[in-house]
Order: sequence, then structure tokens, then C-alpha cells
Amino acid sequence: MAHSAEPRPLRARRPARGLSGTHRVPGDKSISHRALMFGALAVGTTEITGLLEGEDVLRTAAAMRQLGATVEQLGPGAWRVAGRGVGGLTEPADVLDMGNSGTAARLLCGLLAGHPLFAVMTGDASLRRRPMLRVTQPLAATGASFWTREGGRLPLAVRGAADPLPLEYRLPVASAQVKSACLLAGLCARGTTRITEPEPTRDHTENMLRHFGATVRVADTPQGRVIELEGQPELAAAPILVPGDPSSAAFLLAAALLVPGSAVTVANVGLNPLRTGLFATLREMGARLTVTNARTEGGEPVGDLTAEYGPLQGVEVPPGRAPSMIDEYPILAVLAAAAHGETRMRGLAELRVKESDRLSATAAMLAANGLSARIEGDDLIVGGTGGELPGGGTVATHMDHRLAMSALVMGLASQRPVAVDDAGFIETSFPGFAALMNSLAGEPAIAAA
Ligand SMILES: O=C(O)C1=C[C@@H](OP(=O)(O)O)[C@@H](O)[C@H](O)C1
Ligand SMILES: C=C(OP(=O)(O)O)C(=O)O
Repeated sequence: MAHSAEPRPLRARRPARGLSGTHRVPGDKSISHRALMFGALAVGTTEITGLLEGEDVLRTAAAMRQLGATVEQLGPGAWRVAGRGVGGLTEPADVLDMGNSGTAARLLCGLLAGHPLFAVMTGDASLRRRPMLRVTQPLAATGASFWTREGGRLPLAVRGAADPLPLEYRLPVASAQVKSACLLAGLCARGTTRITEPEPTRDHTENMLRHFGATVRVADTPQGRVIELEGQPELAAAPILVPGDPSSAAFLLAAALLVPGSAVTVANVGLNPLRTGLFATLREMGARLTVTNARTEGGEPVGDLTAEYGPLQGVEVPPGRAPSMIDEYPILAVLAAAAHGETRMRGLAELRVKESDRLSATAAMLAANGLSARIEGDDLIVGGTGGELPGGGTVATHMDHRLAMSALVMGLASQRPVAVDDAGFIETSFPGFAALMNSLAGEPAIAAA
């Protein structure tokens, strides 16, 4: 299932003409993971359309099978999950390997905490470096027991609670993964689970739980957003339509903004307001970015996004916006490097615990290509060239798909090609990325290095 262990170096160069056309990107990764997990907990058969068939989501599909659900692929993006009901997952016979996926690992901890079973979970070298105490600590209050490696890292073992207690928890960091893990455990608990988040984070879990018939109440209070879930609902299987991933669309739109003469439309992009911080920032930067055909599909706002090449202005991105664009900072940094003036992105501590330390790796990506970037505390400051990007460097991607894609987009817009040491991890979230970018360019601008 995982891509080959051999590193796959790629190089991107500037195409002869601007990028063009109307394109689609693969399904939303956050919604895809949840569709498989909630489908496995529902009574009946959930039909999913537009599922992201990236490695991260395929790890979730495999884990759900190991836990007793029937998960089948019917055709491209079309999947069917026969669920076991809340509390009905069965003990896995072997280790659950979540690959490169923080979302899969953390949400699964919540699911496992609520089931009276024993399980062991691991991941690849990147995931085994990422903090898991942020979920295991609150989840222990359900009555589940977790054993982790030193420092709260994977591999971990869990014995789920026989009669899980509902959690009352205030998130110390803005994290949809932690929130979702707590809510998933709360599904199996008797009574009301109450989670308070200091700042709103993506709410796909809340939306999809409602879609399956759970009672979820959300209130904005002076202390933050409070989410209440009534435990032990009967989740009823319901069809799910997965929109295109805005975090993937970001790379096509960024390329269009950066390569002279470009105009690109990405159709059918999810526009949940808790995911669109990058698009708000780009508008502040003066980007020519428009939404057409705005509609609601499968309970999520969706639209077609068009970006046209044009000048960008440096801005200050406030820390409160981070949750709504948390995965978009590496590509925003590339855009900022081409803007007039400086861009300061504030409050990025969470970037240090992604697939790589994205804060330092993003700064290093720019520095390797003759650009100015510095880190002050938790802020990233990028000096814009006001136009030309020099390129010419090789970027270390540290098992991080977003760094690989950001660097390749930079190469499409740079005077000299940009190489990445390993593009293999792009398969985790955006299978077919290089081929799709080349179809925008009308030539093989991204190729083996
Ligand atoms: O809940 C989710 O689906 C995700 C939440 C975010 O992580 P955090 O919750 O750790 O911020 C994001 O970075 C990740 O790509 C997907
Ligand atoms: C942070 C990401 O994913 P995850 O946490 O699921 O590994 C991402 O896709 O950028």
C-alpha cells in the first residue's frame, strides 16, 4: 500500500506558457478519514463518493477492516462500508500501522479508547516522532489505558474502556484531531461528552456525526467553542459525497498566481469556512481569486475557484487564523516569497509537530532557493522579491508531502529549476499531483530529477 521505500527525487522547471484549464483535485483528506471511521461505526451500509485514495486514507481503510468493518472499493473514489454499530468494533489480530497519518492515528486512539479491546498502533518514522500524549492523556479519563514509547510517541498499546466515561475537556491547543479523538471516544460513553476549544477548528467530525444522526450541540461562549455530544447514539449509515480538498487545491491555485500568464479553475472544492484561511489571506495579498458556482453538497459548502496570475502584496497573517489554514503555510511561504514586501505569519508553533518540523523546514526550503526567511519565536517572516524567484536549490522534504508539493510549485515559477529529494510522500494526500500539474502546464515541467 505504501509507496516504494526508495526516495523519488523530482525537479520542477518553469513551463513555456502559463498554466490553464479547469481541473479537479482528489477528495478531502479530513472528510475521507472520517467517512470510513464513522461508516464503520454506523448501522447499515455507507456509500462514499469521491473518497481520497491517498496512502493516509488507505491506512484508515485497512485499520477499519482490521477492526471488523467491511470496507470495499466499488470503483474510482466509490467505496462502501458495512458498519458494526457504535461499540461494535472487534479486537485487531495484528498491529495497526497508520503510516504517515497523524489524523488516522489520533482519531483511531479515540475510537479504540471507547471499545473494550486491546490494540497496538505504529506508524512510519515521521509519525513515530509526533506527539501522541495530546490524545492519550485526555482519553485516559474515559477509563482506557495507554502505554506509549518514551515521550508519548508511537508505537503505543491501548486497552479500551469496558464502560467508558464521558469526557469534559478543554483543549490546550487548537487541534481538530484532539477534538475528534475525544468526540469519537464519547460516542461509546454513557452521557454527555463536553469539549471546549479555545479557537474553532475544522468541524467535519461534528457535521458528519449529525449527518449520521448523533446529537451534537455547538455553542460559542466567552471561554471558547463548546461542543456537546450525547453518547451511545445509534449512528445510521448515510451516503457521503466528499468534496475536493481545499488543501490540495491550494497548490494549483498558488501555481496559477505565480506563473505569468496563468488562469486556472479548480472545480468542486470544499469551502468549509474553517478551512479557507489561505483563500482569505490570498485576497488580502491582492490575489485574483474568485469563487463561482457556490453551493452546498453533502452538508459541506463547495464551489469552483479560479486564480489568475498577478502581483501579490506581503501581509501579516494573524495567529487566530492558523487553525483554518494550518496545512497551507508552506505554500503560503512560497507565495509570500514572490510578493512585494515582507509577510509575517504569526503563531505557528503547531507547525513544529506535523509530518516534519514544518516551521524550520519551510524556512530552509526558501533559503535553499536564494530567498529570505527567518523564524522569530513562533513566527515565520518571509521577505518577498516582488516578482522573480531564483530557484536553483534542492529541498529536503523530511517525509512531508506538503513541503514536496510546495517546493515543486516554487520550481514552476522560478528562474532555475527546483529539485526535491523525495516526492514519494505526495502519495499520502495527493496521488497524481505531478501529472496533474503537468496537464495544467501542457508539458512535463515536473519530471524525475
Ligand atoms: O482533523 C483533521 O483532519 C486534521 C487536522 C489538522 O491537524 P491538527 O488537529 O493536529 O491541527 C491538520 O493539520 C490535518 O492535516 C488534518
Ligand atoms: C498535517 C497533515 O496531516 P496529518 O496530521 O494527518 O499527518 C497534513 O496533511 O498536512
